[in-house]
Amino acid sequence: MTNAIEVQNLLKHLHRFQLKDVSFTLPKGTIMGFVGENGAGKTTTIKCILDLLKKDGGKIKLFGKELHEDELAIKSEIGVVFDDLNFPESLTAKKISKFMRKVYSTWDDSYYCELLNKLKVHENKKLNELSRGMKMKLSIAIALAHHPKLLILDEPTSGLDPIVRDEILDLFLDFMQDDEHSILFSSHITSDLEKIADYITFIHEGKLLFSESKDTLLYDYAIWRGTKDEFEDLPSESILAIREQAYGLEVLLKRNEVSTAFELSQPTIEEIMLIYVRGVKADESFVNERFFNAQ
Ligand SMILES: Nc1ncnc2c1ncn2[C@@H]1O[C@H](COP(=O)(O)OP(=O)(O)OP(=O)(O)O)[C@@H](O)[C@H]1O
Repeated sequence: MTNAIEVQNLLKHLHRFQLKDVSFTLPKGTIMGFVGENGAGKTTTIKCILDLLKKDGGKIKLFGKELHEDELAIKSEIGVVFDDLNFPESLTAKKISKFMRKVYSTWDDSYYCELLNKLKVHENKKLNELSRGMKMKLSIAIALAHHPKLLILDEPTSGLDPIVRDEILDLFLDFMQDDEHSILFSSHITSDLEKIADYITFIHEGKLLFSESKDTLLYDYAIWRGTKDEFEDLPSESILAIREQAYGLEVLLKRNEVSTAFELSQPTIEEIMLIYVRGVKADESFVNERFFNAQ
C-alpha cells in the first residue's frame, strides 16, 4: 500500500526554533491528527511537506514520490487549508470559483456549489462579510472542489463553535468514504481528533514524541495515579511518562505490562499530551534517580 505522506528525519532551522528529526507516515485511506502545543512546529512541518518552506534535511514523500519528481501532478492531488484564506477580502465565493477554474483543470463548479449550499455559505457575499466559521467552511469547499486525494489542514476547527466543528468533521468523514483519500489535520482540539483520527502524531518543541494509532493510545496505554510509595511497585519497564501532582504521581504506562491488581484508567488524548508535556518521559536519564529511589 502506498503511503499518502512519509516524513523521514525532517530537519528545519528557523531562527531560534528547530524541527529535529521528525518522522511519521500517513497510510493511504486514513486520517492523522497532528497535535502539539502552540509553537511546537506543526505549521512548520506542514509547510515543509508542501515545500512552502525549504527543509534543511530529511526526506518527504507524497504518494510515494518526492515533490520534485512530479510536482504539478502531486500538487493537483492535494487540497490545503490554512488558518487564513489567502484571497482579497473583496472577493466572493463565486468569484473565487472563476479564479480556481484556471488553477485546477479538475475544478468542479457544480460540486463546489453543492458544498457551498450544504455548508450554507453565501456565494455572493464578500469575504469581509463572512464570519470566521463561514470563511473556514469556504476554505474547505475550495480545498475539496478539485477532487484531491489528500487533504492537509492546519487548525481547520480552531476558534469555531461545536456545531460548525461537527459539520466540518462530518465533511471530512464524507471525504474519507473513498479508500484512496487521506487527511493530515493539525489541531489543539483533542476531542475532535478522538472523534475522527486513525493516527495521532504528537510533536513537542520541534521533536516527535509519538506517532501511534489512536486505538493503541486509548486502549494499550493507561493512567495510574497514586503516591510515591505505591509507585515503587509498578514495573519500571511499563512506564512511559510521569507527572507530579499535588496528591502524588500520575503515570502513563503500557496497560498489558502491568498486573490487573493496579487500578488503571483509560487515558484521553488530552491526558496523554499533558503527561508528556508537563511531566517527564521515562527514558530521560534522571527519572530513575528522581522517582525510583525517591523515599
Ligand atoms: N518565519 C519564521 N521565522 C522564525 N521563526 C519562526 C518562523 N515561523 C515560525 N517560527 C517559530 O517556529 C516555532 C514553531 O512555529 P509553528 O507555527 O510551526 O508552531 P505550531 O505548532 O504550528 O504553533 P500554533 O499551534 O501556535 O500554530 C515558533 O516558535 C515560531 O515562533
